[in-house]
Amino acid sequence: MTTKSLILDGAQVADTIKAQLTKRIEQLADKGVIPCLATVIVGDDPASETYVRMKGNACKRIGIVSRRIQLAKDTTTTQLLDVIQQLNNDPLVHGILLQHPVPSHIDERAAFDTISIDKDVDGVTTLGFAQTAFGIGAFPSCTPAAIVAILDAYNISIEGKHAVVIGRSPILGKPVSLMLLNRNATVTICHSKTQHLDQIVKSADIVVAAVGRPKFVQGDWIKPGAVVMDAGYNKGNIGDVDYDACLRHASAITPVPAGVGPVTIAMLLKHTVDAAERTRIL
Ligand SMILES: NC(=O)C1=CN([C@@H]2O[C@H](COP(=O)(O)OP(=O)(O)OC[C@H]3O[C@@H](n4cnc5c(N)ncnc54)[C@H](OP(=O)(O)O)[C@@H]3O)[C@@H](O)[C@H]2O)C=CC1
Ligand SMILES: Nc1nc(=O)c2c([nH]1)NC[C@@H]1CN(c3ccc(C(=O)N[C@@H](CCC(=O)O)C(=O)O)cc3)C=[N+]21
Repeated sequence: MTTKSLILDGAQVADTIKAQLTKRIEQLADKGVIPCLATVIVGDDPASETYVRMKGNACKRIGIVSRRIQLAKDTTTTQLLDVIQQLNNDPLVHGILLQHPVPSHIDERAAFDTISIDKDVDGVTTLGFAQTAFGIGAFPSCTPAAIVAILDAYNISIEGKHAVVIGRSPILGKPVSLMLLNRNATVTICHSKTQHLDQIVKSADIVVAAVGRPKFVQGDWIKPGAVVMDAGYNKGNIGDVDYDACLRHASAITPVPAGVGPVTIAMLLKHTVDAAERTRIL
């Protein structure tokens, strides 16, 4: 069956979010505050380099200061925690993003949890995650927030829908599942031990692919009319969804590139501006 499907334009959603930030950044400037995002990157993984550069450029274009802290790949957990603590104590820094993944000898959870909750613009701390789970406070992780923002931008209703999330990572699969649950979806979370994945996905009204495997989600897994959100970002700019095949069944789908990715960055900028507005005592 072939249905005409809507391409969810993440670049456009990102532009709308960023346009709304420009005014707020000007108002902060009038008060002498320039929002500042510190990005910490450990090691020299070329993919991480690219993401961090894209984030830095996006900040610059909109008037957010981006401070990049590059640490050697043999940095110890203690050294990393010290760097994060210094950023916590720096009043000029409003948001801290520790680029995932860090080298395996580092205790990533300890590093994430050192980030002050007020500066946790990527929802990576245990407390930030718990707040996301409860649907209160703080900043949810940027990619989950982006997925929900795209659905909202296109008025795609979440309530009562069966959302199937493939992936349960701490900054993507798990938080997006909880956010969809908080929006009254019925949520099924799948992972590498899930059986009959194709059949479960076939029952989804909304599919979120967060697997980290190129073209993993097959066209014939998609129920006609389902909405497909592809969070994947694999080498060569390839999503976790077999786009051409899924396009034939879905009512709406995010492409890669120009789908979830640009909105993730827009959410990061938004959270940084939110944090800058909150920390200022007027
Ligand atoms: N656009 C953006 O802003 C972002 C994109 N990404 C992209 O999203 C994708 C996922 O990232 P991330 O969550 O960090 O990845 P992780 O590798 O941390 O998690 C992958 C998840 O997929 C599950 N999985 C792996 N293989 C299978 C399988 N065969 N069947 C079912 N489930 C499976 C794993 O299950 P298990 O838990 O059992 O191991 C795990 O829960 C990647 O492509 C990444 O590049 C990530 C962050 C931001
Ligand atoms: N703590 C943490 N938070 C993250 O959010 C995080 C992370 N670690 N580690 C790595 C992944 C990856 N990620 C992307 C963000 C934007 C694009 C993006 O903008 N992509 C463009 C492509 C731009 C291009 O390559 O030309 C697009 O999809 O159109 C992609 C990937 C965030 N991540």
